[in-house]
Amino acid sequence: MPNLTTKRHDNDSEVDNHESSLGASRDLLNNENDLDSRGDDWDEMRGEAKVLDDNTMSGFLNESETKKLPQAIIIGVKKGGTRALLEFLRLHPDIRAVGAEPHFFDRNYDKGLEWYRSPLSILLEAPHSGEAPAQQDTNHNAARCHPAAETERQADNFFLSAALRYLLTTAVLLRVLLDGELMPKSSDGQLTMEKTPSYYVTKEVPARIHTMSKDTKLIVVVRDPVTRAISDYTQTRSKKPDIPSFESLTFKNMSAGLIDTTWSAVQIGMYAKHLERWLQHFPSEQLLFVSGERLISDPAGEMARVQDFLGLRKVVTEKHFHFNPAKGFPCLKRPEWNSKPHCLGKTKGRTHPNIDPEVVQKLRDFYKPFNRKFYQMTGCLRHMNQTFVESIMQHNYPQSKKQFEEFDVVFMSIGRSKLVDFKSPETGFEVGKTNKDTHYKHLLLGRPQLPIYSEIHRGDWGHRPGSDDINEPADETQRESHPGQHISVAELNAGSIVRTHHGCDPSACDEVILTCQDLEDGGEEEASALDQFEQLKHECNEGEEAEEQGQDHEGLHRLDPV
Ligand SMILES: Nc1ncnc2c1ncn2[C@@H]1O[C@H](COP(=O)(O)OS(=O)(=O)O)[C@@H](OP(=O)(O)O)[C@H]1O
Repeated sequence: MPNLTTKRHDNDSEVDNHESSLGASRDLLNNENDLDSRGDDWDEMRGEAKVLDDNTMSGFLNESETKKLPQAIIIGVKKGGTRALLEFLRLHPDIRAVGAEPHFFDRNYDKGLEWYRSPLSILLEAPHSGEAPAQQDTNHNAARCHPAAETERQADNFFLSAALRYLLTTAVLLRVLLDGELMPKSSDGQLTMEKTPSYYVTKEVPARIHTMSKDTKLIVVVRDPVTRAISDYTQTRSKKPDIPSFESLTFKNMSAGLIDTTWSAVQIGMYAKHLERWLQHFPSEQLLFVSGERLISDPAGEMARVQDFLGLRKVVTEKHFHFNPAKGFPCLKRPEWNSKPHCLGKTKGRTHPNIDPEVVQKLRDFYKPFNRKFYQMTGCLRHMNQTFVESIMQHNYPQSKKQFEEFDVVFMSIGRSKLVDFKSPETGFEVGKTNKDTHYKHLLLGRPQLPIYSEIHRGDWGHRPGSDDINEPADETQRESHPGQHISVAELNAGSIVRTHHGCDPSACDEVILTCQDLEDGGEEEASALDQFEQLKHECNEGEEAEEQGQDHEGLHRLDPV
């Protein structure tokens, strides 16, 4: 049920976390704004109305619901498209999401989980005892609660005390509402969610979320890191027009071409580095990577993946999206309301400045190994050349070394094949053959330094553990109990990472990340998920001037080296 507020909530990551992001950060240019996080509503294009926020107010309307800690969190990345994703998700009846960015795990952790779940309950309980509420040992809460308790103890006049308490309660209630620090109420079948993009790069956060619940589902919206960095910079510049140029901030030493990896705009895009920390605490299955590009080009497709990951019915579909050419982005429809589409506000989809192409190229080169590592870790092949992907899907493999060299990633599917014709890493490329054509399905090998992705089917031929003969088939029992055995074969031979959707013996393949779908089971979906990075439509939308709407932000932090 829509509420009747015109509340502005979160200014999505307009402010970086300059304390906790990857250790203490140093401000480059006096980032005075750490107030954070009020942000976009879905503005109607002509700005005459706001989309109303069901989630926050409904927390006060339905007594049968309870406040829960989030079971799923959008943890990043800043400027990836996190607001769009959250707003898309909020269309789902089984999702209750905090509109604002709570920044609990990076900035407010010392306030305790109960504050995170329900700051209001703490407030209402505290004054009676005159003690600080459980886990409320911070200055922040002391400032909120102790004066009230003090006042109550000292007041002779009951009414004065009650009035003060009422006023304080109301003030904090308002504050909580405005800050958006309130977990929405949800019923049993509903998922509680929040998004705070700085979590992804804040080193303490994975362990903290794990402590809250090891089952938390984590969603990361990733975007081409160069575009992301420019977006980050654009946001900062919209508030501080006098900041140095993107080009000069990018380099530690411009003439030497040395990229400054302590600049947060650069560092956040080193996705693999940050991911390593998350994988120390969570299995990869609990992380979903959403493509920021596809969230724009195919929001319904990306939402299908997200709903699937969250175990939700596919409620949010094509009919909820309408591409707005003026905005350059998909906007949101509520078909059941027959409403006009609503778009994100003006802080989303700013016009990016033109950046020296040489600098852009240097950054692209800089990110290449990080991207590659990231793809290896996630098993997501979005940067693959689409033609190549299609050719794989049709089993028309590249036939020459030259063709292979054009690709960053080689897909290898062992299927019923064996790796019998692998040549030495130096000789490079061979389209695999097998000594038993009947078993040959498809096999590609690439340069050993390339990540090689593989679909490996339990029950196929593979390496018998302990044997050097890769042609020796594993027997049924071994196949079942050692599903990772094929992986070690591939690694042995190609020195590469492979992936599988099946289980995996961690001792045999500790580098293997199990995330993606089976090509054969979900061929089409997988193929469409393998898009090359797309140029964002809005970047071509030259006519639009970025407008600053008085929102806080920064983005010029220097972060500790990773
Ligand atoms: N539907 C829709 N409408 C508007 N904008 C969209 C949409 N989908 C994705 N995006 C992209 O989201 C980018 C902002 O990312 P975030 O929401 O993660 O930013 S923030 O970190 O919360 O500040 C924002 O980046 P910029 O274009 O650089 O402003 C958009 O490109």
